[in-house]
Amino acid sequence: MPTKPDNRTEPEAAAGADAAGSAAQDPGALMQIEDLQVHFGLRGGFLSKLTGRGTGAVKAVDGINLTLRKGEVLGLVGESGSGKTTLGRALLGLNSPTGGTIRYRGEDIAQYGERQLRPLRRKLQMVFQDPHASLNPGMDIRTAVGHPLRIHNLVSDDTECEAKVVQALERVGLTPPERFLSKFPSDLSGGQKQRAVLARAIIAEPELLVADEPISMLDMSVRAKILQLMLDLKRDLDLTYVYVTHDLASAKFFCDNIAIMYLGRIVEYGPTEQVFADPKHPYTKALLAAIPEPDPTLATDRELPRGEIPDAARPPLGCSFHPRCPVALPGCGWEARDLRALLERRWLTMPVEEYTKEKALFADLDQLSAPGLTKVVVTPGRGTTAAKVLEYLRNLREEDSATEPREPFWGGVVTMQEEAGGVAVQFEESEDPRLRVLPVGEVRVACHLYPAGDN
Ligand SMILES: Nc1ncnc2c1ncn2[C@@H]1O[C@H](COP(=O)(O)OP(=O)(O)OP(=O)(O)O)[C@@H](O)[C@H]1O
Repeated sequence: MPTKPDNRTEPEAAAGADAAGSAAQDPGALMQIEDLQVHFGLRGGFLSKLTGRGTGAVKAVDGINLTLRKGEVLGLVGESGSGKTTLGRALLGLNSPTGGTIRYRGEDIAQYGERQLRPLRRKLQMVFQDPHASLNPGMDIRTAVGHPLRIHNLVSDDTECEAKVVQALERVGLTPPERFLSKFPSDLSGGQKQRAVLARAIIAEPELLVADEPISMLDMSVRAKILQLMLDLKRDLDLTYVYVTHDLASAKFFCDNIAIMYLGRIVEYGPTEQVFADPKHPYTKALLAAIPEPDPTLATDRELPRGEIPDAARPPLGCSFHPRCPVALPGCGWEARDLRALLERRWLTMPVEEYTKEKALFADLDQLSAPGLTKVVVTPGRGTTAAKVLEYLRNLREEDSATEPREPFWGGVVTMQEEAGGVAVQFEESEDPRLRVLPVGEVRVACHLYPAGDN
């Protein structure tokens, strides 16, 4: 039977030096996250309800286990839509988890309401991507940077507030600070604005800072300086960072540990150096291969994941990455939707007449569209027979094994035979890969290529 999505660490992994997924209290941990889920309900309109699309839930974060150590810089890396921002926001109580726990200072804050979160907010800060949007254009820097001190009642008067603002501006390199106090955001460059945002983020002496693409909207010339400033602040103020990015190059420079995310799950986790030196998960390999290669002869297209990141409301069966994975195994979660995708990929490259002829063999491709179908009976199109459809599919398999020997789809097809007037296609049963500790090194990977006890 296909199993429900399950991204928990192997129990045997959790028993050891566990950076991702132990329920035990870890004295070096700032936060321990267990089986965290953030699902967004989809209401959908009349039409979407009728078709079954657009209803259900987007599993933006789907069973994450993570331990964030004091003083660590953890990178959350992945393509757009992988759930990085949602996870980062959930850690700060800005997105409400639908399941799981977030243990901070001995308390599970996952289900805290606004009133319970308020006293924690000063300790848990966020830096957003767009410094222009983060600062109120009508508020001078003195007021903007001092704002957290006032809302958390951390100062007794204006003089004390201004002294702290001056100190924070100095720390972030907006010097001499007096020159910036009465300026408005529009008077500052992008880099200066992000420095002001950082001053505001650190002024209330936080412990954790979630920085969501903090440099991506800045000029190239200032990006490295802002990251260096953040590292200096971390060292001086004893901060812990979660760095959300799709930019692997900056993550390599900035992060101690890295969590590669795909469709709401962590597929690989480990010390940045180890992940970069020897990526394990095919998705991590693909991401690293996609970093522009100075020598074009070394770039290989086949390693890049084909297609788009799937819809998080209807994730693929088994390993979510399997439809894009060049080395997927028969048990990775093949299903009827993959047959449809294979046919459509083929037809896209064909002359119209051939495409029309082939498509007419199938009565209704929508019967291949429901998630999780490990057996489907394909109905022949009008005027054709099950025998012809079966012959077509068998030829396709042969053709692919000759021309596309690395196409993993057919490995997941167990049988194709005539049944009930159609062609029954049966797929291999699958399991969700769990995040496993590898025997060598500290990397954890959720991939069937690395079964337990095998490296
Ligand atoms: N408030 C929301 N309501 C419904 N769906 C949401 C909401 N916020 C995020 N999502 C969905 O959750 C999934 C994860 O989104 P998220 O922004 O966390 O990903 P991301 O990896 O940070 O992407 P990006 O780099 O584009 O910000 C996406 O499918 C997104 O459309």
